[in-house]
Amino acid sequence: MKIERFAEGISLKRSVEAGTADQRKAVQDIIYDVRKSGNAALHTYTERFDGVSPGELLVSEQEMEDATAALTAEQLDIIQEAANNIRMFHEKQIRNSWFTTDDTGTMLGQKLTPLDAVGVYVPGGTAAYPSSVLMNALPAKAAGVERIVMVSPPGKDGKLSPAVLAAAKIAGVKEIYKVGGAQAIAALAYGTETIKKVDKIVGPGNIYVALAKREVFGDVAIDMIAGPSEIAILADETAIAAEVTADLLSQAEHDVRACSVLVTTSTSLAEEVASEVTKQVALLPRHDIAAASIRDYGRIVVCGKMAEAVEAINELAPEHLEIVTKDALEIMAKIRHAGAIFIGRFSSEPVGDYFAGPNHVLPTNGTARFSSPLNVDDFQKKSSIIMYSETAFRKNAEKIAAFARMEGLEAHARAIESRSVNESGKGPE
Ligand SMILES: NC(=O)c1ccc[n+]([C@@H]2O[C@H](COP(=O)([O-])OP(=O)(O)OC[C@H]3O[C@@H](n4cnc5c(N)ncnc54)[C@H](O)[C@@H]3O)[C@@H](O)[C@H]2O)c1
Ligand SMILES: N[C@H](CO)Cc1c[nH]c[nH+]1
Repeated sequence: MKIERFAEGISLKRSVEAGTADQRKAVQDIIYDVRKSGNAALHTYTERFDGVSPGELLVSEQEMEDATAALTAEQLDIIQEAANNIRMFHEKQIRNSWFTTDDTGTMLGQKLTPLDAVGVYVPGGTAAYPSSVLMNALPAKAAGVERIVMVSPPGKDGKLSPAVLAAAKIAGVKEIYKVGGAQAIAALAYGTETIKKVDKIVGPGNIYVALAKREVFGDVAIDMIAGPSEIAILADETAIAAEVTADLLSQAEHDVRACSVLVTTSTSLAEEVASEVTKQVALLPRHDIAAASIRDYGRIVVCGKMAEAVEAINELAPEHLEIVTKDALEIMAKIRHAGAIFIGRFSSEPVGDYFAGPNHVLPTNGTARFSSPLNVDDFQKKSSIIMYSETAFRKNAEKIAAFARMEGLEAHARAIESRSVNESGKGPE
């Protein structure tokens, strides 16, 4: 990994652009085909990209049972314990409808309603993600969503991984289809003969999934663009190079387009991490992916002062940020843009990927500037409630009608005055 010095004007912005023109075109074509040909297109693209024919798209009850039976009791317990932590964290986020009244008897408020149908994307191209099943489905359950539809690409055996299906069972997801990529997003957005369309699509995925979500946005809601994973580590001389390196590689192994960045005030840490990366990456089973990610998107940036390091992180707006420094809490207070912030040596990023409870579906590619982690609010919508009392109405009718006339909207004014005329004789002229 190359070591750079922080300097005025250095750009730390993520260098992976939001898809190439070719990728965007490929995704548009896939979506068009699925809208036109439904299930047939899902089969064609699954054969092309996943190299397998899934047969029935819907996962059967037998497949669910076989999946649970394929895991050890210990594995099932781990998924269950993670699910408990994730459920607890998200249940704290549940909001209720609220109403307020004043002394005229007017009532105002917000009525919260869970979405009727939500599609959750669980990635599955190069790895299986039972943790993403829990992270997507449990907040939807907490919000009260009735229909949760899960999609994920089948493996080479034409099936979903047992751990993914076991996690779905633990999370209470029953409608699951073996289809992934842009074709799955199109099916969720527009429906096919087998898959009924949903109202919102959530969940992470690779660049094709992220581009497809962006493409269908407007016809359905989406949560955010949660694309290839990212980690930034803000460290000083107190950090241990081997640990920092391992954490950088934990995200690099996700995807050749994943991004790992060390921002440090310590030149010696930077040098140690640079040589440690070379050693550790060679020993990883997913060496090819991690090495390509580090080569193309890995960076080590040395800053003269902690204030510069904080500035660099805020510019990067990373999906994950680890702070491994003295006075880490004080530094955390200065961070404005990051999807999830892991504080201290024992908050290694995978603690959050699997177990702690906060959601691992997080904004990437700088979108942490304006997006939040997936949460219960993503699965509820609000209706405003307005119940004006007669007293409040009569007190304000003239002002409301006058406001309408400022906009030149006479019918609005007359709607108000149609009530006033009966009681007070102040109707339209
Ligand atoms: N941000 C988050 O919260 C988060 C969480 C977990 C995983 N991730 C990311 O999810 C991604 C998982 O990626 P993955 O590839 O393993 O699984 P995936 O399920 O996202 O993508 C696999 C699908 O991509 C499609 N595809 C592959 N090559 C294609 C091509 N040339 N043209 C069109 N479509 C193509 C195929 O349909 C395939 O089924 C990684 O980028 C990982 O970093 C992000
Ligand atoms: N790091 C991913 C979010 O970018 C989430 C994940 C799932 N499994 C392992 N990691």
